[in-house]
Amino acid sequence: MGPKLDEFEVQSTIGSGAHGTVRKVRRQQDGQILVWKELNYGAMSEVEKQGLVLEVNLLRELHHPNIVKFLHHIVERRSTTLYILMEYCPGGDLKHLISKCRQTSTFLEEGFIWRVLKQLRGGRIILHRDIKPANVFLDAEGEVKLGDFGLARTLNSEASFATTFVGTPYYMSPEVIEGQEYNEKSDMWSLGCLVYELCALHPPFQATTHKQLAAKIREARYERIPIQYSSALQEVLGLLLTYEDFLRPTALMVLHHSAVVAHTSSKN
Ligand SMILES: CNC(=O)c1c(C)[nH]c(/C=C2\C(=O)Nc3ccc(Cl)cc32)c1C
Repeated sequence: MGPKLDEFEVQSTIGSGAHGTVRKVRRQQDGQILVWKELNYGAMSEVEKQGLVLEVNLLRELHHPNIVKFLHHIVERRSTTLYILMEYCPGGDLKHLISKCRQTSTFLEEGFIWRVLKQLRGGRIILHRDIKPANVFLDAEGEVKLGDFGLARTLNSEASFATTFVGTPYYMSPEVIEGQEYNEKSDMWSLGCLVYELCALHPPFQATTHKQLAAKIREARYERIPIQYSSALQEVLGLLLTYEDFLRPTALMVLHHSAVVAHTSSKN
């Protein structure tokens, strides 16, 4: 028998976005701190609801040290709300970390950036499709965790169309812009954009309109990362931000790249 809503006490709202609200909650039985993500399925068709059930079942089976742990789900039919209970990551998300660096004019340690690159290296069991700083979290040990898996696909329905395509697609890969199928190498491009932004504190491709952004991504030309970062890091970024998806490295190639091996320890 799964947990009930009244076994939890909401402590605060820690995030809200296109795909629902994230709240920090305390399990009253043992005081454990978790988060739950609230998704309203009221406007979904039966097919979309079945898709959501499949995605939740997939999340339940997804066990990886660098993916936020899915713990339980609770359905509240009265308010047509699905609650997804997941592990709490006290380090917060990389979006807030980057904005804090910008506000204090500080840069992130290169060693931390190599660890993010190694721990995330995309292209895993399933495609994430939405690798961005707001979807990457740090746990109590500073381990990197990818969150918000997959549900984006189900929520790409008309019911939530208006809320799905929010924000500027800074990390969209050239092949996706050209209307080709999203694939593992598209995640590797997004990973390159994320690592670049950790270095430069802004994305590699920026523009004021989607049209101009698409043109810059198609050009695939970007400034070198700040000079205090090594040429080895710049070189790995160059591989990830390669225009042709078939020329980009796979996740495994990144993991075994000599620079990644040299700059990270076997533990992380
Ligand atoms: C400023 N950010 C925060 O305070 C923050 C903290 C401490 N944790 C989070 C978010 C999550 C968190 O702690 N665990 C999560 C699991 C899945 C998802 Cl989609 C989000 C989270 C956030 C946004």
